[in-house]
Amino acid sequence: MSRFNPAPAYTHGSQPKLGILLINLGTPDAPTAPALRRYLKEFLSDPRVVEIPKPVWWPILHGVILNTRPARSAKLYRKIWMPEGSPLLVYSRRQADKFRARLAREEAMVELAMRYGSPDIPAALARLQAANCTRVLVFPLYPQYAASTGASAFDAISKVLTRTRRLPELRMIMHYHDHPAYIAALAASVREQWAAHGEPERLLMSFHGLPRRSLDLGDPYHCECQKTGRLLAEALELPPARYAVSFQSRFGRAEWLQPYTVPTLEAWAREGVRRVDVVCPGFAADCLETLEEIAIGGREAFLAAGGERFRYLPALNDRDDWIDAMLAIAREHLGGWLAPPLGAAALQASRERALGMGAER
Ligand SMILES: C=CC1=C(C)c2cc3[nH]c(cc4nc(cc5[nH]c(cc1n2)c(C)c5CCC(=O)O)C(CCC(=O)O)=C4C)c(C)c3C=C
Ligand SMILES: [Fe+2]
Ligand SMILES: [Fe+2]
Repeated sequence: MSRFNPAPAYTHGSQPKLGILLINLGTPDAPTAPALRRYLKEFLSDPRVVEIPKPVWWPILHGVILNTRPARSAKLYRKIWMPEGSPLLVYSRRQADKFRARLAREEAMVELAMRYGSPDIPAALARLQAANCTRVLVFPLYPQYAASTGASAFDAISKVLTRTRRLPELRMIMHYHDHPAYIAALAASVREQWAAHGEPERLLMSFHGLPRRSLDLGDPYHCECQKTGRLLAEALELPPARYAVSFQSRFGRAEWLQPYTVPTLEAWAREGVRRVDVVCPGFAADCLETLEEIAIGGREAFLAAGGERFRYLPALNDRDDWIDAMLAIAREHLGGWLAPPLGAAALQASRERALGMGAER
């Protein structure tokens, strides 16, 4: 038996198509300890996420973490779970649906996959292949590149392709932390909140953290977060004294990127800052890390330290200007790919005309 998947039946006949694969991190299937255990096991076994040698990490993961963290994390997920499911998946689906609808005329097929959990990457790639997507653009929903996110998505795709006979043409977006349309959507989302509720004294821009070591080893993530922060501040005409960039979601005991978000909020409250807003520009969709850690935990910490008004500003989620930005970002990577034969509808119609079949559509 061959170790390669057979070339699918589409090889003869159907139109070649463009596929766009949106990828986000992934989330548990349910806010329960067993579901969290499955999710965390997959997530924390990824060598791109935890870069500790397996003989050292495995006993810690299987002996301690997977026996304690699932129940604790499940409790946190229960605080933010939506009737339709995990916020990360709910918002990512809405994004994908709107993005797909906007691309309908381009005849592109859009699939959503999660790096961990479901819907998974192998199944999404199989659906694209079965639909004869001979060209695939991979679009991770991480504006700032980190090895633990972007490169990990790439690893998961390559793993599937090592078993595939007929490879698609492949392109992958790695970062868009400074894309004008992304920055403009972020700025508009903040300005809308300010128009409705008033401006805070300070704005904290909180990004997911990484181990500090990743910066020393050359991961561009820290610098990309700083640049997003500066561009957003410029777009909002905020002077440096009125904003800061910070890092949240520390995991484990090692030093992570600093300054940390919650201690920054506490320090500001102690300094006498009464009103803060927090925005999380690195999260394209709201999730545990924004809704629980910041909107709930950040608020409690700031108020307990003497602050008076705390606002968490929602992620871009399925805002129309963000969907427009996604389209602009995707299109920049589609150079030459939107021309025929990928203008498939036009081509099919002309074929049908030529064959005297009449186009009913
Ligand atoms: C936005 C980019 C992200 C980076 C970079 C990132 C790195 C990273 N994360 C962990 C550990 C955990 N992260 C967890 C949740 C989580 N992380 C991101 C995004 C990034 N992570 C998101 C969007 C989420 C939320 C998922 C959801 O279901 O809503 C978790 C799980 C939750 C928990 O048990 O606390 C862990 C664990 C590491 C170690 C890391 C880089 C080294
Ligand atoms: Fe994370
Ligand atoms: Fe967290």
